[in-house]
Amino acid sequence: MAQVLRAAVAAACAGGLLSRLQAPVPAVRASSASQASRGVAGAVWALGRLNHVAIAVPDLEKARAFYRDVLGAQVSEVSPLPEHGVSVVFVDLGNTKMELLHPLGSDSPIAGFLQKNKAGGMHHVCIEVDDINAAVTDLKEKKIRSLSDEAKIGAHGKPVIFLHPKDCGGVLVELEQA
Ligand SMILES: C[C@@H](C(=O)O)C(=O)SCCNC(=O)CCNC(=O)[C@H](O)C(C)(C)COP(=O)(O)OP(=O)(O)OC[C@H]1O[C@@H](n2cnc3c(N)ncnc32)[C@H](O)[C@@H]1OP(=O)(O)O
Repeated sequence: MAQVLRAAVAAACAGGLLSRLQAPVPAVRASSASQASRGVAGAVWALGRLNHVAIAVPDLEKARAFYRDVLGAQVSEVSPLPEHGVSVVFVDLGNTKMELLHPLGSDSPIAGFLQKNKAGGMHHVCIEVDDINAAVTDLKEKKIRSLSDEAKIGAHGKPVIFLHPKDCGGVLVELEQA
């Protein structure tokens, strides 16, 4: 896919088509895919789709009711995930999801965030990757800190790992095995 995009962009650039059409989206996509595929030796991986955007909320039932009753979205039941220290509700948006997060237990990783942001707010983005182990190995080499030694099973039953927000432009990034 990345090769096809790169070839299309190269052909368009050669003919001056890209600048005439002012179509930056394919160029950006090709650039991020090719960056990922240039990982260290043995660590070839690529980003996939946006899986979800997570919002930390002080009142999970109230937030769930807002998305369901006011915005008319399809929402899941509340799922407690004790191994992650959160309860979650997924809001289905068709092309992606929102994940409403509320602390669970006395040692929740989102407790500090909600103390600082009492009304709640955007907590992390989750992007799929085609090979999470290759991604983790490659990112370690690039000095991007992971927040656990290895991937854990996330809300969708697939391996996930979080990257430190200070190494990702101030955004907490979750990678999920596609
Ligand atoms: C179920 C699963 C799934 O979807 O599959 C989930 O969602 S689990 C979702 C919950 N699990 C996780 O979030 C796991 C990964 N998260 C963590 O390990 C933690 O939340 C940290 C990201 C390390 C933050 O922990 P904590 O707030 O206790 O530490 P801290 O106050 O020292 O924060 C260190 C610095 O990072 C900033 N910081 C903290 N949380 C942030 C966030 N969500 N986005 C951007 N920056 C953030 C703080 O403001 C602070 O910056 P300053 O130093 O400038 O003030």
